[in-house]
Amino acid sequence: MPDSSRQIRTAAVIPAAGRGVRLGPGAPKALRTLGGTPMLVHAVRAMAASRAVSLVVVVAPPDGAPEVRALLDEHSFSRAELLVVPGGETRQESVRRGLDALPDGIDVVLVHDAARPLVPVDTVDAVIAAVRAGAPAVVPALPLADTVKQVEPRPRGEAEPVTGTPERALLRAVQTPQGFDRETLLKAHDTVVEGEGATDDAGLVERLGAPVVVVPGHEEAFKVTRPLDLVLAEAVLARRRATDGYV
Ligand SMILES: Nc1ccn([C@@H]2O[C@H](COP(=O)(O)OP(=O)(O)OP(=O)(O)O)[C@@H](O)[C@H]2O)c(=O)n1
Ligand SMILES: C[C@](O)(CO)[C@H](O)COP(=O)(O)O
Repeated sequence: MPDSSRQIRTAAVIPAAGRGVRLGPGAPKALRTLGGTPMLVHAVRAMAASRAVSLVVVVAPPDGAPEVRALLDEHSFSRAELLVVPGGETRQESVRRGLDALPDGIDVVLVHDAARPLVPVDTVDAVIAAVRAGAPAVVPALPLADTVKQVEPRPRGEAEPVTGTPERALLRAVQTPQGFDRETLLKAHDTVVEGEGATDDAGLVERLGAPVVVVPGHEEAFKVTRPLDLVLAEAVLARRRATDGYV
């Protein structure tokens, strides 16, 4: 019989090993600053802000783990314990390395992009609550504002023929943190081969045939991908600092 008195423990894995090519030249994206503080520090704070998160595993650029550890040691993150491990060539590989570092006793795993530094704690908690309620995989997502076209890809600069218009009401733009029952996520990473087109962890779980559910995301959980995203992130942060006492 399962021991219902046992505490469910939640860890967050933060892949932060990407270069940030689309953001332009500079330091690895996670280490670039937002309001004077590295994006990664904001992302770790966002996870540690949830009372449910007891461990944060940061996946650093492959040759930068000691520097990232030193950087994080300069900041405080409430109660959460911190681990830093080196990442890999792809996001999937980096997440895998984070999962490998999880200790026994963790039942729920969040995977959160360092590139989404401003996700509100309510969104984090909603994802955790849905996993704890029994969903093996949970993604926060928003309806789309733009109409989406499917095209036949052509080389850059050439007009691309439209092959369809998916029904927008059925589409969602997916964010992080994505939350998982630990065993389900490990099985997905063990089973799905890199390069099979999954651009997020929930996509790996879908390939297992396991159910994935969506909960409401948040506009401020957007990903800093291109230079304009950084302008928006600075504005959101400045507003929070002025109104909420955010650091
Ligand atoms: N080898 C990689 C590639 C990406 N990531 C992480 O995955 C998250 C989402 O990726 P994305 O925004 O695409 O970041 P980059 O890969 O850095 O961006 P780009 O594709 O523009 O280089 C980021 O926090 C990034 O650091 C990672 O840990 N390891
Ligand atoms: C995981 C993700 O942020 C969900 O939207 C996204 O799929 C990452 O994609 P990227 O191409 O690595 O930015």
